[in-house]
Amino acid sequence: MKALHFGAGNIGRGFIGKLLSDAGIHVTFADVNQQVVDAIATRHEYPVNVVGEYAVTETVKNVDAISSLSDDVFKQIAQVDLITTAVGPQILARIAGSVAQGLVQRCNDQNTSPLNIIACENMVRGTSQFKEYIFKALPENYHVWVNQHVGFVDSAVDRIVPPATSKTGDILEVTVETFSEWIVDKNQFNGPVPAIKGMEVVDNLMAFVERKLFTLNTGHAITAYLGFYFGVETIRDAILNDKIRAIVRQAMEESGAVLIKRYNFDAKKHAAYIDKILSRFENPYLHDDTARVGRQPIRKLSSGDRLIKPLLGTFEYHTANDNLLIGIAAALNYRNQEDEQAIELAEKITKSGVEAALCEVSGLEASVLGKSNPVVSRVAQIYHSMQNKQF
Ligand SMILES: NC(=O)C1=CN([C@@H]2O[C@H](COP(=O)(O)OP(=O)(O)OC[C@H]3O[C@@H](n4cnc5c(N)ncnc54)[C@H](O)[C@@H]3O)[C@@H](O)[C@H]2O)C=CC1
Ligand SMILES: O=P(O)(O)OC[C@H]1O[C@](O)(CO)[C@@H](O)[C@@H]1O
Repeated sequence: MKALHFGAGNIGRGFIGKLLSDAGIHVTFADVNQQVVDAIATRHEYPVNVVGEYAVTETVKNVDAISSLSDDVFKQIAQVDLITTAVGPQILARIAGSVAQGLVQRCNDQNTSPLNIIACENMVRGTSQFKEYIFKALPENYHVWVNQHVGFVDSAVDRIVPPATSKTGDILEVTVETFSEWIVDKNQFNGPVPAIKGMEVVDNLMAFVERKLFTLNTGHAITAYLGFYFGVETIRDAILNDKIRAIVRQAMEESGAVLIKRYNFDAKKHAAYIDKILSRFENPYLHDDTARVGRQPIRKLSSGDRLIKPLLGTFEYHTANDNLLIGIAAALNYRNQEDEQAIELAEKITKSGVEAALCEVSGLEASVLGKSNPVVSRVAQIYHSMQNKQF
């Protein structure tokens, strides 16, 4: 079996590419980073340090790489059995045109063997979104053929892989935690579901996507933003701060109360899931900057993402949300001159005020029944106390 994987970054090399290669699938990476492409194409292998409960360095072998900007991509798409991505949500639209062109070539070559495409991004139904971008770029006379021969499979990906500096200066070396979870939607495959060790197949994907995004990512983001407020550089140091930890735990519990009601999760198992996540944030072998985890705060404050979506759930089920509101205020208080969205958010707040900025980025209503939205006012109050260093 052959796979083409877009994005030879941390998750690409450290998780999805490794897992596919370990399963005996020949993986070709496609990336814009020519240095990384050249290194993989020359060596055909790279080291992965797995650190946590145990530590071991494994070598991923028999891999190849091409530039995602070259025509080689179309040839690959015409031939492979699986296409995966880990490029970041904002890049999917950019690579959709190449994928569409590759599918045109596959159809013209009359390759009718099943192909499946799986976007492995921190998104709710990221592959379905990717499919929309691809279909926009695909000539209409190919739509039926692609729908018939290509599966667009949504997934949830969970493994913490921060950028790590290699002691030997190896640009391909990657350091990952021992935990990993890749869950895919059984009902969306074209042809038989490939048996890949480490790829879990479920028929209720949304429950798993929301469980991961609105627990791990919710807690992670709040840890990052409170870490910034308290002047702490790493996720580990932030989660070891008692005040931050208590807020993060309770925010995950508030989000969890919604998930338990929505998906009928077992409350005890969900509490254990939260405990496990807190211990993963503490991993002493990973150096994970709060700036990486808090990156792009406007995306993270959008209506379907890890902070606002759980809050909307607490409205739906009339459950507590005090700590989620602290997390949202901390996101608004986040400042980073190297993060374009952090700069843009701060500018919005300066220009229109924090309430208006929050409503604009999150879609929350500014007023309810003719009065200021109390939730927005409460977030603004916490935000101002943070700005005055009095939180
Ligand atoms: N790092 C992590 O712990 C986790 C990340 N994710 C998600 O995985 C995705 C990737 O994240 P990371 O691996 O951390 O990012 P990364 O920045 O390490 O890797 C992204 C890769 O995509 C490449 N890329 C950018 N534009 C491209 C293009 N047009 N064509 C081909 N390649 C292109 C970059 O050169 C880079 O190698 C994101 O959606 C992230 O939310 C999900 C779970 C864990
Ligand atoms: O990659 P994003 O969506 O910016 O968010 C960072 C998040 O992704 C992860 O890297 C992996 O889930 C988490 O560590 C973190 O919560």
